[in-house]
Amino acid sequence: MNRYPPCPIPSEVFGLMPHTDSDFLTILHQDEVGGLQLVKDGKWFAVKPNPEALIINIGDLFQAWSNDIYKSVHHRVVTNPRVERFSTAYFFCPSYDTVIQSCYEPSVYKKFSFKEYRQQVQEDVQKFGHKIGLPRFLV
Ligand SMILES: O=C(O)CCC(=O)C(=O)O
Ligand SMILES: [Fe+2]
Repeated sequence: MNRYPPCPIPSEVFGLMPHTDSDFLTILHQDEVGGLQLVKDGKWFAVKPNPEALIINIGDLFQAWSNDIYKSVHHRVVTNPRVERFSTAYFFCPSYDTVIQSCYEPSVYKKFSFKEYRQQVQEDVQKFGHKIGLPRFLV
């Protein structure tokens, strides 16, 4: 569960920085406050909050597995100046030794295990301060 406390300077502070999820699929529930945004055609759009609905996000592994047919969506959370917000995310991941490989040719990405992917993400975050993600595994 994610808790986003009210923030007096919402234009300067993100609840969650722009990112893609390093999993296969994410099932997300947000409360009625709102704040989740995603990129479409290079622009940020707010996802209308609906506590009755679940949001399904495609993750990096789904993108690699589908050979870029499906895209891992860039998303972020903006803060609210007055109201606290909660969301719940379930990250659907394979086991660490699962090899991610597309059945399409030519393949956009080298095959990699989920463990290798997570280790690379962690290493890049430590080295560069941010995730590089799938571009690391381009053929
Ligand atoms: O709080 C949200 O709506 C998004 C959470 C999220 O993107 C994440 O936990 O990866
Ligand atoms: Fe996320």
